[in-house]
Amino acid sequence: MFNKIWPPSSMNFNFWPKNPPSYREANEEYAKCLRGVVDKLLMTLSLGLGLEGNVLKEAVGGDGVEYLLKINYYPPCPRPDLALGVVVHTDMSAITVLVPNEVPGLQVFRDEHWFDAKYTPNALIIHVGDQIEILSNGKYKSVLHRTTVNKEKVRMSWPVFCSPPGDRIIGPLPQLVSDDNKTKKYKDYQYCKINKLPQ
Ligand SMILES: O=C(O)CCC(=O)C(=O)O
Ligand SMILES: [Fe+2]
Repeated sequence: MFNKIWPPSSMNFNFWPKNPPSYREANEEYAKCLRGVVDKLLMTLSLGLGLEGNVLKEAVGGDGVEYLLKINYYPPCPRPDLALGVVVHTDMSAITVLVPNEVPGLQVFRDEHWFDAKYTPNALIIHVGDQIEILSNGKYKSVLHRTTVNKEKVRMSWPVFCSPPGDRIIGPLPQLVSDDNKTKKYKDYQYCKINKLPQ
């Protein structure tokens, strides 16, 4: 059992600034649309494992899936060759849905190389996160990524991390494994990841 470090008890997730009003409205609308997108993604990923379409959604908590919006702001950097915006990592979520502005910067690692994620107007960037890698028993890999910074331009991105509720126990789907497996509450996984402890 781990001490609870996240979220801090002072943090109220129900707080949402009143101003600017259009920002709140846009986010509420976006959140509604996002649910449909995430449901479809989870269904497609389930089918890709040869399972019923609802399996992954149920495994990550059904309608209890939590959506956390983060706003990244990367100011111009005089020495982009010496700095990163976000260090190399995988997302601990199940799935991340990200909208960037038009300034490139996201890079993904594959076959021993870093690739620039091309900016495509109106496209969503989807990351498979750690929880889908675990549930799929490694059939889907959580994507290793990082961001670079730009000498002249501000880069921004709006990732939404879609994660199981903290008390949800996550392990390889029983349909995919024959023996007893390592399972863990999502909040304990978060604790280990944030504190760089072995899982
Ligand atoms: O800014 C980006 O494109 C990616 C940000 C990111 O990886 C993160 O916030 O976890
Ligand atoms: Fe990330």
